Amino acid sequence: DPIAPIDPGEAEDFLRQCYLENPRLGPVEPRLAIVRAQIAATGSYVHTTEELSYGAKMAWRNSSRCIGRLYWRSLVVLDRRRARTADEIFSLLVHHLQAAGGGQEGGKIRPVISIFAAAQPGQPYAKLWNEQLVRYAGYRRDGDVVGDPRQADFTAAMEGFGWRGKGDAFDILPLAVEVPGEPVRLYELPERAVLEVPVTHPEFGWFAELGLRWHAVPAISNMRLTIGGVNYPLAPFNGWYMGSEIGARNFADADRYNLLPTVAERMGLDTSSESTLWRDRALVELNRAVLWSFEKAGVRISDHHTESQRFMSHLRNEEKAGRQVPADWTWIVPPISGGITPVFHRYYAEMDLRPNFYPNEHACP
Ligand code: HEM
Ligand SMILES: N=C(Nc1cccc(CNC[C@@H]2CCCN2)c1)c1cccs1
Repeated sequence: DPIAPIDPGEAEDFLRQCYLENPRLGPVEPRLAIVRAQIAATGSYVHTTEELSYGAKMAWRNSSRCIGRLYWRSLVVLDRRRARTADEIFSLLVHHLQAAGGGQEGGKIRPVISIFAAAQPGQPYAKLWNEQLVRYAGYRRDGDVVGDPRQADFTAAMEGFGWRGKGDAFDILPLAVEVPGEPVRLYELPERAVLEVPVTHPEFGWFAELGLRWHAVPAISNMRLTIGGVNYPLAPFNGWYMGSEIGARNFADADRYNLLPTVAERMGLDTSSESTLWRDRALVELNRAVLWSFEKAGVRISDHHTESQRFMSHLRNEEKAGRQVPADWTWIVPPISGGITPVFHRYYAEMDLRPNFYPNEHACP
């Protein structure tokens, strides 16, 4: 857990590997001596800018559930370890979304991580209660939910703090920033920082009447980055979406926007029997709509075939580099058309390598 003292063995393993992969950093021994002394004196140590940057890239490379790892070297690392106040943290999160290409003129999305202060052993640390920087509210209204059911509890908590949304299906939730010794602060994201795409269909004119939209930048804010025994509990990271995440999960899951029956109905499909495969036909059209709409809006997105092929290239690259790729088949295989992607037809080494990302211990209320 992030408030345990640093494990010197974990620090040494990381530093040896980091300096081995980056000869330009010079010999590791002198650095190891300094770090051992720092840990002995203070119970922790401070990463150099290069160690922080490369450690974050290694954490992405070690993320066994991630299909998008081919470009792990291109991660843009924003060192935000000096930020202390809730206002500073909020404005840097807004800057993150703009740097990621999520601003209004955006669309060219790039992978960015913002790394805030490390957790000091035994000390409380700043945290964000949101699971992603951009999420839609879920309003419980006598039995039903308007918006994202997955956010219903969080939305109720925000309303408990006095937040009021418009009550629509795509209201963007506030950021809830908690710094030690202070009550949680809620912040509305400025529109300039949140790029959204209206979802329509290349052939079905009626699709626009569903009033669907989705935000451009997926930015995970509830995972802890650990590098060489040092924990960074606030280290939001973004990439671009793989279309199936929106089309086959966020819009399709029965406990999310649950749109398959609606789309099938509007398509005039026979929903009286499973064997008409009406779910599958509606699912494909929903996913075509997402990909087509993002591409039409000039917002970077990738389909599950392309991402699968890229992951196969990543496997080849890592093989050449003499490294095994940790991978979790149940997350790597896309939620639509698994068997017609190459990632389906093989086994993977399941390993828990460090540096890495882990779910934050603090379960947000
Ligand atoms: C650049 C484009 C990227 C794409 C297309 C991509 C794609 C994905 C997808 C589809 C998932 C599964 C998500 C789900 O099913 O809910 C995933 C998981 C994950 N990705 Fe990536 N990713 C990208 C970049 C990144 C970056 C930049 C990082 C971190 C620096 C990252 C770290 C992770 C982690 C830690 C998980 C597992 C999350 C969990 O266990 O809950 N990915 N990725
Ligand atoms: N494309 C992305 N998708 C992604 C990556 C990691 C985690 C998540 C969210 N996973 C949790 C959801 C909610 C239930 C099942 N999946 C999405 C990225 C997000 C951040 C960088 S890439």
